[in-house]
Amino acid sequence: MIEFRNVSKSYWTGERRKVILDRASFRVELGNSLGILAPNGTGKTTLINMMAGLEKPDEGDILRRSRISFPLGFMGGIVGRLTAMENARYIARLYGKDPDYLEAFCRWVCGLEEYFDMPVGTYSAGMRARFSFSLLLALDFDIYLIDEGMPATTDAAFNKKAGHILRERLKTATVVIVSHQASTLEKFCRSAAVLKDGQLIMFDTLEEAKELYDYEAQSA
Ligand SMILES: Nc1ncnc2c1ncn2[C@@H]1O[C@H](COP(=O)(O)OP(=O)(O)OP(=O)(O)O)[C@@H](O)[C@H]1O
Repeated sequence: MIEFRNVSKSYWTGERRKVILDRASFRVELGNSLGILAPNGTGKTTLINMMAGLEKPDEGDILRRSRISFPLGFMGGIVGRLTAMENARYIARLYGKDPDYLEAFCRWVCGLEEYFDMPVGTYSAGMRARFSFSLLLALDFDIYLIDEGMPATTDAAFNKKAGHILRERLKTATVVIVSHQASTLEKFCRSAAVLKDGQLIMFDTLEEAKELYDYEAQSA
């Protein structure tokens, strides 16, 4: 479970205050995968980073009572001068996992072949995305956090393999996805929310959330 209690977050742009959340309260329950719809630049990444504990709220409390993933695509903690093999084994130790298992799993999922034994700092954006996704899948979480703005990979074979593993995982785990378009959420989420005027407005179905989101887009 993730609970936001009266959480406020804003940034000073130099000219005005950009409000992301304004005393917002909501919960993400285990077993209820949630899609959050918000236009570009309104705070999707900030929201997912706060759920992950990477960013602090200005005010209010964020309670985390489950194993919550880092956001998909997050590369913090991965050391560029180390190989994927070395990074995978190091991260296994941080999470109390068997390094042999983590290395073998990531090696198989990301399919980087000999590049797996080269420094991650030399990888292309797509290769880094594959490695980061494989790490996320190798670790067990109750709630997976996905930001549509993550670095994506266009490798079809990888996307098929990783997508299949993620769907299997989500039979027992929960996902939170932030996106600016409903079609991204349809595959994984039933309930949805819209980020609007500093509040997260929750709906039981994606259809209902889409209605408000589309209405707002038309009247904008
Ligand atoms: N550290 C920061 N300092 C100042 N402003 C910031 C900071 N981080 C984000 N912002 C601003 O807050 C707003 C929301 O940023 P955020 O990246 O969370 O939005 P987003 O919805 O994920 O955007 P996109 O869809 O373009 O990825 C933007 O206007 C951004 O410029």
